[in-house]
Amino acid sequence: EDDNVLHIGGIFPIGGKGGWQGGQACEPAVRLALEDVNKNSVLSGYQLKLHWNDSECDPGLGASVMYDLLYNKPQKLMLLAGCSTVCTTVAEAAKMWNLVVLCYGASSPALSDRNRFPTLFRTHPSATVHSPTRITLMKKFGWYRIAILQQTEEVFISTVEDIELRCKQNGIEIITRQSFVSDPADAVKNLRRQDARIIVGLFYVVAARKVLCEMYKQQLYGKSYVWFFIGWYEDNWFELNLDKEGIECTREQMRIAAEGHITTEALMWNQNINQKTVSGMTSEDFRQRLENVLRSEGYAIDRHRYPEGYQEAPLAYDAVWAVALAFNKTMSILEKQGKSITSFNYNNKEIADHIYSAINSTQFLGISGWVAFSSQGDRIALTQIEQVIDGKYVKLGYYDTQSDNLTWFDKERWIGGKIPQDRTVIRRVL
Ligand SMILES: CC1(C)CO[C@@H](CC(=O)O)CN1
Repeated sequence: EDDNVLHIGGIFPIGGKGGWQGGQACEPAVRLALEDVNKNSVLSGYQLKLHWNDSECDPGLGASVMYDLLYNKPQKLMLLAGCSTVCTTVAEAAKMWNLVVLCYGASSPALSDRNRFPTLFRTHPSATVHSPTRITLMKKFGWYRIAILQQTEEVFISTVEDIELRCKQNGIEIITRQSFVSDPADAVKNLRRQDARIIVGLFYVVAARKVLCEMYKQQLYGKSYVWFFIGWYEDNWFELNLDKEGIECTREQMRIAAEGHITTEALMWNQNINQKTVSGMTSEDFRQRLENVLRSEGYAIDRHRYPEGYQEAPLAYDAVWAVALAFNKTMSILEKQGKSITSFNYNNKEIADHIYSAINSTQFLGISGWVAFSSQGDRIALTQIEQVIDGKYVKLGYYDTQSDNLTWFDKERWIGGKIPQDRTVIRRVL
């Protein structure tokens, strides 16, 4: 067995239909990172080698890929994984092999649980990273009476629980919480009945198109309403697939309903595009290299045919750097004790603990921005706020949860020319 190689396992969602096939761009990004880490000999004399397979974002298949990786030589030192469902399964089992699991594509808030997932870290922020941003905006514009409309999916259910907790802490009243499985008509009707004006919407993009058309039909849009949508849908999502998905509104009606809505999303690409990161590349350098690799694999990038996971590719690239920097730290600590990381085995909790604490304290400037982990292994990330103005997304600002700092560009526009109110205001005629 070649003894100057450190082996890691990888589980990527490539094929299949359900969930997120983000491995399509994230596996190539990991390949670039391995190239860079080994070229820069970050592991001083050792090479990092990846053994991986496709989970199709299916937890069962992900589990069998994990067992194949663990029951076949060479022994792996940690696991990379994507998709919330696969990370849940892999991270819950991995502790039995004393393996750290680093998830580059898992947004579920349920994963922030050190009891269930004692060795899990993620470079992908939890969906709860939007919550403090939404609360900050509500307080900025004086909205203390809000409503929630959500799809009944696990990730949105746990996100709503986080929003409820933070609203309570900030004196913001949630007047109603409506949910739907696939048809939002009744839920939207209930919003109107409760005179909801400020609404946080949590659903996947297909459901979002149904909600938007329902908003148009029931006239829950325009100058008296503010909708918060999730910001990681594709840019012109509200004009796409209308026939294919049986949306009964025209593009023009969808555009009218969408005008003015606000989105929040976690930043996954370092915004300072001239800033050199730990690899020596800027995020634009990385974009060029990744797009070249994707072109060579047949994606028509120049015709905007991107693979899934393109947005999250920096998270996968940075995950490999986090592993390499943590292994480097672990190796120097072990050497001082006359030990070697290569003597790690699945029963060796001592070395596993060294790897865990090394990752836990790893911080660096990556392609996705500053990489650091919370005590629950969550990615600490900035969020970006946008608003649809004249049918196009305009950047309104950024929010840093850690420092509670809102960078605001004063670009927001209100259809009625003034900030919408969170309730009907009865003017007392004296
Ligand atoms: C922003 C998004 C699309 C959220 O889901 C992640 C996948 C998952 O959580 O399973 C990938 N990134």
